[in-house]
Amino acid sequence: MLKAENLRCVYTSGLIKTVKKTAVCGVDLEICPGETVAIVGESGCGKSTLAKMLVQQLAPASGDVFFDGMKLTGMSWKNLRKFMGKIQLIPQNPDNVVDPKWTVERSVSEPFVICGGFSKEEISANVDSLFSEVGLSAEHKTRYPHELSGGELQRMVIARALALKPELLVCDEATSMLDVSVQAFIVTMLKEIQKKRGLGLVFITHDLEAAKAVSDRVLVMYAGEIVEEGKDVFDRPLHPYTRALLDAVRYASLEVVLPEETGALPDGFSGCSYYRLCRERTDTCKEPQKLRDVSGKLVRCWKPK
Ligand SMILES: Nc1ncnc2c1ncn2[C@@H]1O[C@H](COP(=O)(O)OP(=O)(O)OP(=O)(O)O)[C@@H](O)[C@H]1O
Repeated sequence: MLKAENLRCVYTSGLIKTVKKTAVCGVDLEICPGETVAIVGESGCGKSTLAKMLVQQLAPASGDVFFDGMKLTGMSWKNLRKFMGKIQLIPQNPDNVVDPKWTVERSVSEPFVICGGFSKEEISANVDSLFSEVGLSAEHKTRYPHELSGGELQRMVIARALALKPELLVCDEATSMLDVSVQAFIVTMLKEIQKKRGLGLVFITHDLEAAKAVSDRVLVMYAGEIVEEGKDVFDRPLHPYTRALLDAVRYASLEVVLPEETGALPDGFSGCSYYRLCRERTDTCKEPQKLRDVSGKLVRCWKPK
């Protein structure tokens, strides 16, 4: 359904002295209909940047995104609009997608209005149906975003995202701002909606337990690259970074290793992105590492354990 090839994003910041930051580097990805793919990795590794490129909110520096075989990257806005209802982003912060001056009903109606071709009665019936799907009641309709709880607000965002019958939802830390019980409720609700509608789901999270519980496949990102990908990544981690990430959660043991302690990387270093922090590094790790198939999993390490 959704396919990304060799995606790369480079941010440029600074006015006088510009600084370039490669946030995502050479990511290949494929999501099948009805599949849930979790993307995990530490803060700043490029998960949100990847999500934005998948939903066409951000143009990649290079690489392409395809939906049902159609290349979305480089497509004119007029043509792209036809696909935009099919891929929806649920962001971490609902405030980024809701207008504080609009009632909940108006916000959820908006996609139908923009899309056009719906009568007032049809929009009203569709909104009612979406409200019941996400567990909001009629009393929420006339409220404003600030009159909703965090969980209700996120349900409103999900209702809006479901309006135009998407085939893929990209959830970028969609529950991380909520308390634990509400997180569980929203995740369960998303899984039920996914099952009912046959949606593909990209689930970006810091919560490894949630990733394991909901996903069919997990992608581990580090420094803009996918370093490991597979079905049983958490039970049988092969990449040193995946093991460090799991240990950090299990034993709260993420060691703080200062870059100066590990030695600076030589200019133009093109070896393993985890080289500086990896306790198992050897000289071979200074060479570029490709994703390799190791007993059904993909690992970006020449000596996976
Ligand atoms: N607009 C921007 N301009 C410059 N650099 C950016 C910009 N947006 C993100 N970055 C940088 O790109 C890198 C990846 O950021 P991104 O938000 O994708 O990470 P993330 O894995 O989603 O992090 P988190 O889990 O904390 O949300 C970070 O180093 C970040 O500082």
